[in-house]
Formats: sequence, C-alpha cells, structure tokens
Amino acid sequence: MSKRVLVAMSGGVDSSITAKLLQEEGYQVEGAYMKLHGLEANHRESIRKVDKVAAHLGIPYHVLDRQQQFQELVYQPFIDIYRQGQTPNPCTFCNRTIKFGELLDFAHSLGCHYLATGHYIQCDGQFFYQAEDNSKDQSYFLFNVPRQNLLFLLFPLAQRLKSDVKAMAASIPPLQELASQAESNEICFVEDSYLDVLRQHLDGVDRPGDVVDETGKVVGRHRGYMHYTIGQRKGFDVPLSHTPLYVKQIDPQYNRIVVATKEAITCSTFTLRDVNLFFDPPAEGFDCQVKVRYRHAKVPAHITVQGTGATVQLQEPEKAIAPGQAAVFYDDRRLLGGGYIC
Ligand SMILES: Nc1ncnc2c1ncn2[C@@H]1O[C@H](COP(=O)(O)OP(=O)(O)OP(=O)(O)O)[C@@H](O)[C@H]1O
Repeated sequence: MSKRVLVAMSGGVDSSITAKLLQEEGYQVEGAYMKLHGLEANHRESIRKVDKVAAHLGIPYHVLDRQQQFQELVYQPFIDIYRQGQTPNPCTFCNRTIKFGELLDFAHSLGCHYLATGHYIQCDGQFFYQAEDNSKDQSYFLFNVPRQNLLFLLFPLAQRLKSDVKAMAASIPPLQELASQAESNEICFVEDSYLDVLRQHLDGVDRPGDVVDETGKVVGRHRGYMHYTIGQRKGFDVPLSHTPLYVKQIDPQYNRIVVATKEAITCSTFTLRDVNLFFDPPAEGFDCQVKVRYRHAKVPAHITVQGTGATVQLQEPEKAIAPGQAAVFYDDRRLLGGGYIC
C-alpha cells in the first residue's frame, strides 16, 4: 500500500506543487490548512485556493483551527519580545511548535507516515541542508525544529528552483492563478508593518524618546524604541553627528536608544539561549559557520554549549548582533542547529 502523507497546504504555489509532486511519486496525499492568525478574510481566500487545488488533485483536505495555540506560542511572544526591546523571529517559534510540532502530531493521528511542506529545504531525516535555490533557502527559520521530528518530514521542493515551481503551476490551468500571485508576506500575520501589529496591543509604540551616546549624553531623538533593531542606522535623528551612527542598545525602561559608531557596535563573543541541535555536541565545543540574521553571510565561529545555552566565539567581529534574533549554525550547507541571541 502506498504511504500516506499530510501536506501542509497554504493555498500558495509552493505547497500546491508539493502536493502534486508527492502524488506523482505515488504517495497517498491529503492536505491540511491551518487557521493561525486572526485575518479572517485571508483565511477565506486561502481556503478557496486549497479547495481548488485539492479538487484538481482529487485529494481530501482538513481545515484546522490553531488560532489559540498560535496566539499563545507565536503571536504573543512576538509582542512581548518587542516590548522588551528585542527583535523576535516568530517563524522559528511557529516552525517548532505548530508546523513541525502540532501539525506533525495531527498527521500521525490520521495515520500518515509523513508531513510535507513547501519549504525550500533539504532533509535526510537527521539534518536539514540548505536548498538548491539559494534565493529561497529557508534553513535559517528551521533551526529550532525538534530533532526527533526530522525523520517524518518530506520537502519535495528541496532540489527545485522557485522559477520552475511557478512554471509548473502556470502549465496547469487550475493552478495558474497561484503561479502569478505575489510572494506571501515574510511574517504571515503582518500585512504592512510589524509596528501596526504592535500598535493594536501596546501603548507607546510611537512615543518619542532620547537618543544617547555611550556615555549617556543625549544626542538626539527617536520615534519610539520598538521602531529599532540593534545595528540599525536610520530612522532616528542625531543632528550634530558627522559619522554614521548605529543602534547599539535599546533601553525599554527609559525609552532610550544608545547609538555608537560602526566599530563600537561590532562584537565577537555573545551568548545564546534555548539552543537546539541536530547532533550531540562534543564537550570541548565545535567549529562551524554562523548566520546571525537571515540575510547575513555565514561567518566562522566556535560554539561551546552549556545546558540549554551556548557561547559563540566568532573568528571576526560582526555588527548587528541583535537580542531575540536567531544565530544559526552550519557546516557548509548542513544545518547543525542554533539558538536565540541573549
Ligand atoms: N496556514 C497554513 N496552513 C498549512 N500550511 C501552511 C500554512 N502556511 C504555510 N504553510 C506551509 O508552510 C510552508 C512555508 O510557508 P511560507 O509561509 O514560507 O510559504 P511560501 O514559501 O509562500 O509557500 P506557499 O507558496 O506554499 O504559500 C508552505 O509551503 C506550506 O507548506
């Protein structure tokens, strides 16, 4: 009997082609759409597309309401972390707890052997590897998936280029509308700016405050501390400075940001919390390459793990080490794990 797979279907082109490819490979496919955020109109439109794709493929699909879990495990932490003056990475929370947590449990409860998504990532059951299509590689966001769950994951787009996936959809009449739609938002519940989301829940998002230098001297004004991320160079006003200044520290208690020169914001040692690894690390630590932001290049580093935390020692100092963001470890294209910057 063919193996059963649950495909996480968003109504987008990637997961629709994922379902099609698996069906062509002989899997018995069913879909699942999850209601995560509270944007009802978006759900209606997405479910309409899932329904159309499922009808074309002749597969059943489930609509799961996971709004409460999403609120608790992804959305509220996102708000809390910004309020604390840090920069969260909500997709990594969702991937750990919902997409590759709850949804995998649901797949197993149905009797499916595997869960598949339209992520651009490779997986051999033990490790993730960066996708063939570098421009779409989503490995950074998957560092926190529970290690034991990798055995049950399938990613048919691993070796594909986004352009080929779109071309494939464009050649199938019921999927054509998916091929031409714009890329989905980076964060599914942020329609325009993350600040609009924060404004719905917090006072003071746009409360101006002082910009100070490293000695504490007031040198300018800012628009509200939640507008900033460590390493940011724009969006605050320091009238008398002739050198470019960057955000070095965010002080939510006094609604202040500390700015400094580029040299002063670089650092080569920092610590991580909530570390997740796909292998057992040696006691003396290990060498790897680290990405401290999604769009940053990897840099060589040595990692020492202590309990659920770790210390990262970079070979060369980096700027913009932002608390709340993920530091993700690689061995060339292989993803080793990562943690959240303290
Ligand atoms: N609401 C959802 N319900 C079920 N699965 C989802 C949902 N949102 C995303 N996914 C799954 O997670 C994958 C990656 O999500 P992401 O938001 O990065 O979408 P994407 O790269 O634009 O993919 P797609 O074109 O399938 O929307 C999707 O391909 C899909 O398998």
